[in-house]
Amino acid sequence: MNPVKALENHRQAVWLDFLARGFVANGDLKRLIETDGVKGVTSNPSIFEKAIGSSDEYDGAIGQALKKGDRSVADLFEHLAVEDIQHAADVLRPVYDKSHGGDGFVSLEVSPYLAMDTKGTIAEAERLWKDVHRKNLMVKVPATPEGLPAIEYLIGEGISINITLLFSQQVYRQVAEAYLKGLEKYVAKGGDPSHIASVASFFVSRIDSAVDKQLDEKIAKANDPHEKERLAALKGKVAIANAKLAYQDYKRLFSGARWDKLKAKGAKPQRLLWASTGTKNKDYSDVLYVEELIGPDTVNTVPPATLDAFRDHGKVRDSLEENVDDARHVLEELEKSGISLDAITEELVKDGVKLFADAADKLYGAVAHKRATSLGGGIDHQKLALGATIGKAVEKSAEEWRASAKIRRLWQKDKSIWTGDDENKWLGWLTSAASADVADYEDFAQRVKWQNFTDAVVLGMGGSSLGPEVLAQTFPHRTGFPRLHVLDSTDPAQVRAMEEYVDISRTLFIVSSKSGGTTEPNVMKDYFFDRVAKAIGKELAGHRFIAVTDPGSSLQKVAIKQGFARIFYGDPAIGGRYSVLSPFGLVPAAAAGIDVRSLLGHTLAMVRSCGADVPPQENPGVQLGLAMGIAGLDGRDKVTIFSSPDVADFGAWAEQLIAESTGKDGKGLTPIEGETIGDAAVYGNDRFFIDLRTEGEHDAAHEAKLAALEAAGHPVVRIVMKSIDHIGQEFFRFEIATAVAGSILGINPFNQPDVEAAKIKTRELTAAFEKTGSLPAEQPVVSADGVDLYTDAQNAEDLRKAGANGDLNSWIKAHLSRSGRGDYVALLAYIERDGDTIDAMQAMRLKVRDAKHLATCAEFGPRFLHSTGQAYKGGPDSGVFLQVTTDDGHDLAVPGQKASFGVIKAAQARGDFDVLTERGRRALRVHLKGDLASGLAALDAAISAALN
Ligand SMILES: O=C(CO)[C@@H](O)[C@H](O)[C@H](O)[C@H](O)COP(=O)(O)O
Ligand SMILES: O=C[C@H](O)COP(=O)(O)O
Repeated sequence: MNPVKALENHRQAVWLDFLARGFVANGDLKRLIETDGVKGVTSNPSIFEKAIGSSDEYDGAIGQALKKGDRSVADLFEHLAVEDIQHAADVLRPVYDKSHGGDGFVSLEVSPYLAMDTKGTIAEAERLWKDVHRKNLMVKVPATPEGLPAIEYLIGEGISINITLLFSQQVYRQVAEAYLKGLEKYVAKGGDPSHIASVASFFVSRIDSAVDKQLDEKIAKANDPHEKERLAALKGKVAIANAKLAYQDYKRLFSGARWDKLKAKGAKPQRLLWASTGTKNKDYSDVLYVEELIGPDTVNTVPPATLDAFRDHGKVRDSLEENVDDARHVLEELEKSGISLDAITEELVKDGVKLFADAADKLYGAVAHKRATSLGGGIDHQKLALGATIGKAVEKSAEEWRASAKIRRLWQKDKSIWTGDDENKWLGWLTSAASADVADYEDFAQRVKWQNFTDAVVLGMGGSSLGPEVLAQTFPHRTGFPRLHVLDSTDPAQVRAMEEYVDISRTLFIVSSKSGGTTEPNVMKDYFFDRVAKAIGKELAGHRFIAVTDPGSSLQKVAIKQGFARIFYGDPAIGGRYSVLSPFGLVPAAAAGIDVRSLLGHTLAMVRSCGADVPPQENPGVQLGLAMGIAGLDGRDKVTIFSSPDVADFGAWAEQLIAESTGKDGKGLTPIEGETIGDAAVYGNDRFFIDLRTEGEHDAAHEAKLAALEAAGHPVVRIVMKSIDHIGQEFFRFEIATAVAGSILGINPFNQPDVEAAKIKTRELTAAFEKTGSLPAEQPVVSADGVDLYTDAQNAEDLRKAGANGDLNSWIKAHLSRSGRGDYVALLAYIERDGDTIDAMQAMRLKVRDAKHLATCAEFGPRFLHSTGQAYKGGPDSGVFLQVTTDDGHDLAVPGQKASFGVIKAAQARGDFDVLTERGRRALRVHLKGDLASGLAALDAAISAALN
């Protein structure tokens, strides 16, 4: 007789420790049921990893599933697993029916990530039970301390449970107790226990592997030949002895008055199931863990190779209750040898959880890869060319992130990923896209449309303006909707230019401020409210304003008082620079008629790609973040962003995110935005390049230059977006990347201490103005033709030593001569930002870059104060700052206060400069008197002269 089939005569059920789609589909499982009398199937994360991860058997099913709509990697896996389990359960159903529910089960394990989480295990087990929807399912729950209460609870709910990762007799007794208690609860509720089944999966071969290892070490150390022999005699014996004694416990636990009561109600005993029964040591028989554990009312789940071996040469006898005293003796002898089985089994549980988690990581990684392949252009493409050193370090770090579950912990808001400060309170952006109220945005968009506005102007700074600016500049104007603009300046000329550009009586103003207390949006609002009131009447003016702010802010109060048309509330768990996928970005988007549903739909594909269930190796956001962080630590801390014409403004948003998040505590990454691409020779070894473009914008000349940078050994990341409609994917990718880079750098990526410092200084200066009618006097270090130069005593002394004397050229030359390898030169101009001034600044920065091979920044104040300003003051001390201020020929009054726009801007520039110099930064201020264009030309000439 077939030895496998013969086990039936000994009342042992053979289950198969294997599952794969094709194996069930092509009838192999059915054949084993018929020929070998196989009565069940077990699965675990390793089994699914082999089935799904290491074959293309599931690719079609993945494609089919995704055709119905994208889903997360965990969902996708679960969908496949549930289908497989259902198919196997259906094939085994006749066995289940014939044995009246005694056999014919298929097991599906809860995620190993939940092994230490009772609530999570319960929720997942209940979900799987419902989704698989088969009576002959067993949900597998590990015998960890957190698993035990879940087991009791789930049994009490009438769910059949297979308890896995069980190694010790003591834990086995607890497992049986949990089962009994669960049954008692179920019966007490009036449930019929006859349909509940359970097995306790007692692991065998792994015990021998662990014990034998320790025995070998002791044998090697022992001098006495008898001792060597005694120890050697224990090898390959302990696992079986342990299992045999557990069986004795089983007999005791499932007999007697307590059990009889349950039995009378129809309860079935929880059978012991021998798991891990494939032989690991080639010196042992390949059927050892089957032959020695045959006994009534037990199960042995065997891998296919062991099944084949046993069919071929297995010997069947009632072995389980043979020599039980010898088994006790084996364990006593082991104890005497100083090897603790308790310690080993405890370790094996931890190890088992880890091994299954490792397998799940591998499996999820494979599913993530298949999902990405199947979605194709649905997810923007990212290619990292990092060079050998950084590339290897990123690989190593990714593995460390995987092994310590950091991406899952990040999504679980575990602040220990960063500095352990208050990072957990700032992670609302992870879920803001998924939880957006799309219908409300659509309704709002319709209302805006009906009002026939010509323009919509966002009044806000930094996190409240840069996202909307990207949307305004990336998406074309939608017919029927207002044109979207952003005003983020206190420069009088710039404010006036916006006023002149729009039709005040047909413009919607979106006042955006998370805190509600930021100076700029408040004075801009006061200014335009006054103008609108003058144009259409005070009572109606509020109808042209909406506010986006966090609940309870001062802006909320003002908006209510002034009768704003609507207030949208932000999430206080999202910092400004991470807020674009929340009302701060989505309200302006909706107002401009951008399809918010589609924007978020595309975004969510990237959210899923960067999910907690996507291991670092396959997770695009984590990959980018690790690369940025590691390159930064390696001295390549100038993150240089090239954005193609269609997404040209993206860099301005990304630079705030990167600079403000990472630049602090003397550490961080300095984003370099807006530099046109140059030849490899103009760059130092402090660069890290990110190139972003849409698929349709292939530019051969640009690509050739990028390739040259890569060939010269610079790390280059290329991101190709399917189209501008995918911009939300990039917002989210960069957010995750920045959070990850922050972890690598060891900073809190969600605060901005030095921005606050400059804001305080500015407030002090404007308060002084309100009191006295003038800003505190200041003395230039030099007044030359058309310019005044200012700096603090230390900088002045250093600059004089470096050759600065009575004219502009000498000061500029001295100042630039203080910059060296690894430094960056930043032009910080508090002037109107328009095409001409941008060009003038660009010309100057590129001269510096090309001559000195240094990274350069060209920023406009006060805009950059809410962006890169944080890194300039708080980041690495590698900046050389040239502040540019100017006389505001035509100042503009702010209604209701003494300080005009020009005064506020001057106070902001001084506040900024004071903090820079207080921090010991290399800073010089050039104040241009008279005509701005001539002043900029003079500065340009001075820079050229200095560089020659
Ligand atoms: O727990 C059950 C069955 O309930 C099994 O599927 C169990 O996971 C497997 O037997 C083991 O993981 C296999 O272990 P090993 O052969 O890799 O040591
Ligand atoms: O990036 C943030 C800016 O400092 C603006 O802050 P706010 O939105 O609170 O006005």
